Amino acid sequence: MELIYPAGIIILGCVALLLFLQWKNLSRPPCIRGWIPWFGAGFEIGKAPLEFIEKARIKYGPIFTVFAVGKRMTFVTEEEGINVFLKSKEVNFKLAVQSPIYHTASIPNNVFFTMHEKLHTMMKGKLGTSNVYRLTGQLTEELHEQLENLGLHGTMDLSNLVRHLLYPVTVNVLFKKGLFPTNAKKISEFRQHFQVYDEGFEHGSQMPECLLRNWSKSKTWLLALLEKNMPDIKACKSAKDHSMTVVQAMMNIIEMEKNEQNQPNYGLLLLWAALSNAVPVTFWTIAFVLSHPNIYRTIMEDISSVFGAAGKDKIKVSEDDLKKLLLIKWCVLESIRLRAPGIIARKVVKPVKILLQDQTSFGCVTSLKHACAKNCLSHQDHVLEAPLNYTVPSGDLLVLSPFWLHRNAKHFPEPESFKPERWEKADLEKHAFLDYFMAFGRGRYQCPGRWFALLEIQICVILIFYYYDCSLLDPLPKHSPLHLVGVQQPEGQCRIEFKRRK
Ligand code: HEM
Repeated sequence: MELIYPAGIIILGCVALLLFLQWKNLSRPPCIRGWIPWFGAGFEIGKAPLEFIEKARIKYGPIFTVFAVGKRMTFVTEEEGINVFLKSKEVNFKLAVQSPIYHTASIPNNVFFTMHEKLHTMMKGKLGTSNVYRLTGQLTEELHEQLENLGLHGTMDLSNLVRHLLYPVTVNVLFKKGLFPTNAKKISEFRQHFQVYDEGFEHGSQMPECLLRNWSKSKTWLLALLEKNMPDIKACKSAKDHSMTVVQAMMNIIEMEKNEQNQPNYGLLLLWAALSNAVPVTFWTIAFVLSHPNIYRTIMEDISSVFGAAGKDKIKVSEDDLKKLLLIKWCVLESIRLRAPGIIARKVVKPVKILLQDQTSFGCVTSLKHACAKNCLSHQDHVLEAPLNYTVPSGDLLVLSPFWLHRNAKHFPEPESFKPERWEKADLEKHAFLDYFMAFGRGRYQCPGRWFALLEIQICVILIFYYYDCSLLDPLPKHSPLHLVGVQQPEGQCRIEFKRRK
């Protein structure tokens, strides 16, 4: 009898503990964890990450957790979760990006945390809407220089054509005029190393460098190049008004904080941020326009009405001209919408509750309907039977996919179609995008380079179409399914033929 009594208490205690753990787990979003310890769903997600996310949403509902390579990522896909992502004080941008930044640019955590606010504020100011248009003249000049090298007639892979133009233009405008090499061998070396670094960035942000030999070599090469050129970058201020480029201002701040040894690392980070998205977006804009002959025709009419007969003169593009060429801006934004980054992330620092109201629908809004657990055959929505009240634990990464959000027909009707006219509803005069457009992130830490990117891409597209009669020699490629970080890359090549207009 004396033995049975304490044993009963222990059993009751265990049951209570089990019930508590089960209750705790019930309030957590469903979790996909695979069967390999630590690696979790790493293999499944690695094969085609974008598709994996959408299939999981259809199967598990609007909030779900994926456990992979030792990390828990909780995806939010509907308003309630998105609001928490954008507004909650319990989710943190810096804690989410600090580890990828350490892996890709070797910036120590303490340096990153001291420098981040100051550098972000400086960039927001220098590249914000009231200052960025000062760069219009220089961007046009630099693009002219690169276009002159193209000759009268040619055929090229469109991605390579865009790289040929934007690598030197971006480096010379953001870092220092004349910094980009002009010698063919050095250009080819730079392009090769930057491409390896860019293509491996996603893996590099998560895996130990020793497992990525080629990527590590290219990273070291780029860091050495930036280190060698640092005195030159810092010395040269604009002869005209002693103004500093963004990178010069950045290096000044880093020096004031006595972190000079990390200047090349920040140079590398900015180089990647400035090129990795702008190059594919320019590719997609040109490719989408050329595969929509009506849009191409209207754009050419607009260009002629602003600058006169296309191809005749060396033109200067002004802020006023850009306002008149609204369709080109819409095409750039529509291309960004369709090829938006796979994910953006925040770290949960205190558990956050997400309440999904009943009757919230989640459905097969995409071409992945075959993945639906309820075997639905149409694009009808499913309806949740009861309200869902989830708690996302601290330590999780809260993840939002701009790519899939932009494919939700509730927010973007006919989401898969290239429809630049949908941007008519955006108040671009007031620098506002469409609701639920998240390609640049949103909130306090959205992309500080977004106005520069839009300006550079618009001018690039205007000048290419003004000087050259263009056509695609290959069908519009699909986007690669492999990218979660940054905008989507084309799969395979797509050649363009260009003839100088007379
Ligand atoms: C179409 C082109 C671009 C796209 C789609 C894009 C997108 C993004 C996104 C999604 C983020 C993260 C925002 C978040 O998590 O909320 C970001 C951050 C950032 N972007 Fe961009 N970006 C583009 C071009 C540029 C350019 C041209 C520059 C530089 C001139 C730039 C500099 C940065 C920097 C420095 C950050 C990090 C901000 C921070 O740490 O506070 N981006 N960008």
